[in-house]
Amino acid sequence: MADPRRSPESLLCLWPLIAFKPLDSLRTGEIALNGSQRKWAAANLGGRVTVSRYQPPADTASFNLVFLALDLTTSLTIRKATELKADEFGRYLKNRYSGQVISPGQIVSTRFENIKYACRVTLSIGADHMNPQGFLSRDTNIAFEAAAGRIKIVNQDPRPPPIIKDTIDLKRMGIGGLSHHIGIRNVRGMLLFGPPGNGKTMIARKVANLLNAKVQTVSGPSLLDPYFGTTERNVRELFEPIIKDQVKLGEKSPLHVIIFDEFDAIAMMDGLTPLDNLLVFATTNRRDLIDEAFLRPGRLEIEIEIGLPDLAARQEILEIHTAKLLENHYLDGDVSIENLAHRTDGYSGAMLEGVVKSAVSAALQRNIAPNHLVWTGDYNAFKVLESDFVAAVTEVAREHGND
Ligand SMILES: Nc1ncnc2c1ncn2[C@@H]1O[C@H](COP(=O)(O)OP(=O)(O)OP(=O)(O)O)[C@@H](O)[C@H]1O
Repeated sequence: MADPRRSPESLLCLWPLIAFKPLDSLRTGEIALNGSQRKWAAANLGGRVTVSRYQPPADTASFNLVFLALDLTTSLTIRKATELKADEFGRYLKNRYSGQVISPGQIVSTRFENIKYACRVTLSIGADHMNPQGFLSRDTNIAFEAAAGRIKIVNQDPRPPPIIKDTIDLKRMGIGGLSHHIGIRNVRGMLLFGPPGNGKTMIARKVANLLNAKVQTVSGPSLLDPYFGTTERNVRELFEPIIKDQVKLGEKSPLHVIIFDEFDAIAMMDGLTPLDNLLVFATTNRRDLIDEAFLRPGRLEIEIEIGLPDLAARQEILEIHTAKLLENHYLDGDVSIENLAHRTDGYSGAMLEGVVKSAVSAALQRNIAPNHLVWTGDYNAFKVLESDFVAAVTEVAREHGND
């Protein structure tokens, strides 16, 4: 089939796995895929694909997902805010899709109470497998997020995934299998590394939010202080409330997350206290500067590389950052996100966001009278043009010194 999907959020290389059933209207050798499936599989209508049968692990129980986070969007025709009962929708999804393999980054299109939802898998945690792909099961804890403002999610289970509540269990975070190999039970820390602007911090924040954790984001260099002793004090102060919670509340302590940005700046520092109620994310562009001592069990035992987005990931990132423009009909009909994704080879996620911002700013400039800071345009006619995007692509490259 097409290339394995790899997006910053899917974290691992995964083949698109799709469930099929026989259909009378199809001839031998034909398969039918809906729009989301074609996108996921990078396949075209009428195109040729190679399929092979997927064999799940024999121990199916260990292949069940314990947690699944879905980002929801609805079709753009819905004008009013829609209330979605998370408990009922969760039950419906389990009834319909139990036993199907779900993968990170996958989009499942489904209709519920007459509304078509696109459910994008942002986080999936398997029971006992290295791979975050797994079966949706009756016991999978599903959390919903709504990217578009028109879906109001109610009856959402406010509890964090049970997995994390009683200490952080590596296995249950979808990074299973490792416990046997390196003899650890709990994940205390993860190192996210890769070139700047590809979402390392964003992923850490998102995971922390999904876990209902108390989050502190600290930049490594800000902890360093030229005066002797103060760095240690800064670190102590960071850990103090977490230690207090652990001592006072034990297993009932809320989960704390510390995100250390630019961790390489403090990679020589000691004092990363492993605590049962703490998950540490460390991000760095310089993996080579991280002392191996930090990568021992109990510290940053999981390493994940977040690289530059490929074509499909660039398209997805551009779609995310232009979603509001599209929703408000501010994108000119000629704008092709696909074309932009092709033009932006080598751009980071942050650069792609910059392209969208720069294109909007150029379109706004057109509507402001020269020498007057006065809006002269018509909001209803306001459009960001393909030419704005094309100019923005060059401008962002110039800003980053790689034109
Ligand atoms: N995969 C992505 N999807 C959507 N937006 C993205 C993605 N990657 C980056 N961005 C955008 O770029 C911004 C910057 O990303 P972020 O700061 O998380 O990157 P980083 O890898 O931590 O970079 P740095 O190493 O410079 O700190 C994000 O807030 C987001 O708006």
